[in-house]
Amino acid sequence: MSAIAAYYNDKSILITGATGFVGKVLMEKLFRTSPDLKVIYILVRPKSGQTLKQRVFSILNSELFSKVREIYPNVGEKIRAIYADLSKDDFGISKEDMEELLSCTNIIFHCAATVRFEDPLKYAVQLNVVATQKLLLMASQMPKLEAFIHLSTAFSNCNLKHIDEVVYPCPGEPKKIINAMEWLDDAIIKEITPKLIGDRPNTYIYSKALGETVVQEEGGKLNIAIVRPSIISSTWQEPFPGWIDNVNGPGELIIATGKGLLQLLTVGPMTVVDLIPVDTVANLILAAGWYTAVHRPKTMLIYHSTSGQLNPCYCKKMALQVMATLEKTPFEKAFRRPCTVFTTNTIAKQFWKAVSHRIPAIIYDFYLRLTGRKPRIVKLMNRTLNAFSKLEYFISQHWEWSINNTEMLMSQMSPEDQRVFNFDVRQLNWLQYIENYVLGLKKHLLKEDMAGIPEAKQHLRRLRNINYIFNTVIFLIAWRLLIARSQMARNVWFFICSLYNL
Ligand SMILES: CCCCCCCCCCCCCCCCCCCCCCCC(=O)SCCNC(=O)CCNC(=O)[C@H](O)C(C)(C)COP(=O)(O)OP(=O)(O)OC[C@H]1O[C@@H](n2cnc3c(N)ncnc32)[C@H](O)[C@@H]1OP(=O)(O)O
Ligand SMILES: NC(=O)C1=CN([C@@H]2O[C@H](COP(=O)(O)OP(=O)(O)OC[C@H]3O[C@@H](n4cnc5c(N)ncnc54)[C@H](OP(=O)(O)O)[C@@H]3O)[C@@H](O)[C@H]2O)C=CC1
Repeated sequence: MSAIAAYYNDKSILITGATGFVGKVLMEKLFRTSPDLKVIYILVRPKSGQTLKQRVFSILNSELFSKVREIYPNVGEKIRAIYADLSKDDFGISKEDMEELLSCTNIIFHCAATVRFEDPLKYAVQLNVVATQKLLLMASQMPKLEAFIHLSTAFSNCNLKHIDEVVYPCPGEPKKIINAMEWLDDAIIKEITPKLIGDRPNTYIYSKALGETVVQEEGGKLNIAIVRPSIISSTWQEPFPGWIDNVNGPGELIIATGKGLLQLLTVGPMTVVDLIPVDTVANLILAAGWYTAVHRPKTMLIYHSTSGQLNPCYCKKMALQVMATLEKTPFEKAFRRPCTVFTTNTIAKQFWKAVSHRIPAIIYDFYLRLTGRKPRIVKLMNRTLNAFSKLEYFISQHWEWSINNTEMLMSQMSPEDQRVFNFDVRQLNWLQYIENYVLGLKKHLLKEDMAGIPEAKQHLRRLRNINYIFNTVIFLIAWRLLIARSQMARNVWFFICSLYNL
């Protein structure tokens, strides 16, 4: 049997961010591989009108948990959802719940965070730094705690080109920053944010870097490890290929491409996009939890969960595979036919943004207005281009992450553990993976039925014909204007006509 799976049996595990992308996959894997675990405590807040119970119910009844439900129909009995809002003092956890957590927890997986790039700094610090600090304090009062695994991001030090498995100094001491966020006025914080974050691209990355410093400085005698994933994407293998339920990261760009909103990719041919499948991240987190608890390394280890060093995914190759998959299985109700221009030239980029993005959106909204419908494409286009400009940073540069600890961890695992908790990305076939990723976005996120593919293809054919007609009309108008104004154009026209005896 797998030693890692056996380790988690009979354990009480606390997960923050269990309702998020990574948290759900982590929980699913734990239930599938260690069905005899004692309990999983999850810190949840009510959201979108759903109570805690309803949120847990919808997760357990989702497709992601279909395998778990088969082997373990009463899985709900092993989840203890505890009300907690990590942005509040004491997280708002009741006294009884806190006592139970403190006395029973064996392992903590801290996945919760705000992952929006440009949240106000005060909120990003509150959630990604202060909440981490409070959780560490809670952890220090847990007599049975064996390991604390903190989820950070491989980009927390993206101001460097080569990133080692260490916590780097961050501009601003966390304590001072936390203090300043408490008493400074929101308007002043907004003004000084660019100065504070320095050469990090946004408040998210900066707050995650500060969070790491807090973990290092305030972890005390706890057994801690930090896992730093790069760009987390859909599942590779488990529980099935292509599962994804959010638009973060590349998902949004792929959807925008499939819907014909985005027709531009500003990358060089050899740019590497450091994707890492979410099930691989979950496996590494669980393996790190086991190693930290059982082997108790003397220093806090940092594990990079990245792909670029071992099996790089080239952006252009990926984009072509996205297009090939969209050709076979198009998304429904596209605004335009999917197509992409690759350019790294700034002027060309602006030109294509105007000509093949903004102008068609304005024309389409005009048409919607004329036909008595609500215009919406310009708004959608602006949102897409805005998101694209924020994500572009992460595909326009190259980073190298050391993976010594990750490789060491793999070498410490038995062949059975390496199979069950596989995070060896060398085995990953990117073309197959990207195809599943696109299909997963269509199925699980857009909720589009495969039966709708013929209609979607028909729709794209109509768009192609409209495009031909539109281009022909524009060409004829331009040509007519040219002939009216230029003798040379008239001569060329007569010459062509004489060739064809017109
Ligand atoms: C042949 C060629 C083929 C071409 C094919 C091309 C295919 C594409 C291939 C692409 C390959 C390259 C992919 C590379 C992608 C790089 C990804 C980089 C990811 C970096 C990872 C860094 C490490 C991390 O830890 S990140 C953690 C993950 N976090 C995120 O990804 C967050 C990203 N999103 C945001 O921060 C924000 O949403 C932002 C900045 C994009 C926009 O913020 P803003 O405040 O302006 O708007 P919002 O209030 O957030 O939203 C307004 C509106 O939009 C809805 N919405 C929110 N988020 C998204 C989203 N991600 N996508 C779509 N829509 C979104 C939101 O609900 C709001 O809707 P309303 O209706 O207005 O309420
Ligand atoms: N996605 C990615 O590409 C990457 C993510 N990471 C890191 O991985 C971790 C998980 O990210 P991911 O799963 O993608 O993020 P999600 O946004 O999907 O999940 C975030 C989780 O945090 C919870 N949370 C946020 N605010 C609060 C709050 N105030 N109180 C209680 N819970 C809260 C959310 O709960 P709720 O459902 O209630 O909102 C949700 O469960 C993060 O630490 C992130 O920094 C690192 C690298 C890349």
